[in-house]
Amino acid sequence: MSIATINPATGQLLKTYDPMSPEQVDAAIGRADEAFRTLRRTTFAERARWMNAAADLLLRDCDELARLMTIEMGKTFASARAEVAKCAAACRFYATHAEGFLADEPADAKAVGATRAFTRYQPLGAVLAVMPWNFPLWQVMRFAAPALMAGNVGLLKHASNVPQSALYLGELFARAGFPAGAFQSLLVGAEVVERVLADPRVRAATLTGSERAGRAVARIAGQEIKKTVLELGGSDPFVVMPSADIERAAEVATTARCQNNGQSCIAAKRFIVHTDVFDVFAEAFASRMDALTVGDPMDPATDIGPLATEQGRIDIEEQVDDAVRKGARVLCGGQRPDGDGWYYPPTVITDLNPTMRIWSEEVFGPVAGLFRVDSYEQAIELANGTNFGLGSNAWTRDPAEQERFATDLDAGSVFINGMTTSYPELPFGGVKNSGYGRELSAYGIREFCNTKTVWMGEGLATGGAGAHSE
Ligand SMILES: O=CCCC(=O)O
Repeated sequence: MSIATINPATGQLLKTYDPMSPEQVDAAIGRADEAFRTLRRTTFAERARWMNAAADLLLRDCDELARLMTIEMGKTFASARAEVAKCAAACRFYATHAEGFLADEPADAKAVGATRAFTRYQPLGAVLAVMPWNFPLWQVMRFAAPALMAGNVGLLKHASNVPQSALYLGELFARAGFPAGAFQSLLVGAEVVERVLADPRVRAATLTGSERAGRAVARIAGQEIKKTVLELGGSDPFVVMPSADIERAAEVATTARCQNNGQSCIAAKRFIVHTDVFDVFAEAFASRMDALTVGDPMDPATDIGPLATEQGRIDIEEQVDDAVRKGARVLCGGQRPDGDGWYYPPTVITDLNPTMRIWSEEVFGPVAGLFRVDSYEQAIELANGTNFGLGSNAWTRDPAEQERFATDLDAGSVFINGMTTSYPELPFGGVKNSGYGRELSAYGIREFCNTKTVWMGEGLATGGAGAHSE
């Protein structure tokens, strides 16, 4: 795909970019390496000041930036503004907490025959971030804020359909005061990733994206013996049990499936409902989905804008058509509208079986698969019967059942009676083919650190374990 902004609401090509030359990429890696030498010697207080300045800039640029995201990938302007605010909050979170998360951790010195022993977290260097278009700012920020606060530097290979968002991010941190080169955007195609990752000045990689892209990056990184964090797809279950507040569950189900025009890795995608409440939930859910307003993402009255790419709409259309051909029943939606733009209506589809693609594939659009089960055991079997394991959701007012779901759902997160969401305060990531490693919280900032063991014997200088600058 060429590097270009195409407005998904109209299909109109707005701007194209030439990819960077190999020499330009090499120079960018050189600048990153140089910036790392400076940044790793700065104090947490200096980095925190710059990170807070980045948050201020984001909020100052909020409307312009939100408009850019809407034009590049079709999310509603309101949700784009919320994304900017979430990014600013993440910057402030790591500005406040990085030093504590990375403080030296004293160990039992006596037990290991030392006079002093502790763990010290130190930055690794330049990290390549391969990021997707669905949250053009947030996906990048949840890597960049902890990475820079730890003293690492970043090279961003963003999705080819959000180049203007990428360019904004490539300038943000230098504008905020970080050393030039500490965070740069590489406008390149996917074929350049291998060369960047093979460069000895690049120490690790993080990728959010498809399973296919994750496998490719993990393969190269494995060859190069470089650390990776992978956050790949999801087909999150949303289980509704008889004791649940059905109205509330149906309301959250609608938001959970349709957030970001249905294009979120942690969107609820498979709605697994106990037979005792199936009909009442199905009715409440389908009527809410049907009532959503699809249209111009800049219009405040719009709930759902277009899908980000033409291919994205073709993909979900094919998944729905395949299921219908094999006997599935559409409760609402299911047909693309006429006219410009890559719109697809909120759709609920049931009577599914394992021969249908929708049964096992991730559906990256506002299409909900509805499944009927007879028991808790069946619900768990179906919920876990996927290669994915990112988020999960269960609705029940039975405390014993809540505990069981928390243990039995095979996923990186379990949300009971509330919507699966990412928070800077909580670790985020998956199991199985949804990836490995964690972003956010203390776990996220430590992923790209050398967890160094320090053992000291005789001749100990005075002073204990504590804060350090890298
Ligand atoms: O697409 C996955 C990320 C979703 C989120 O962090 O809210």
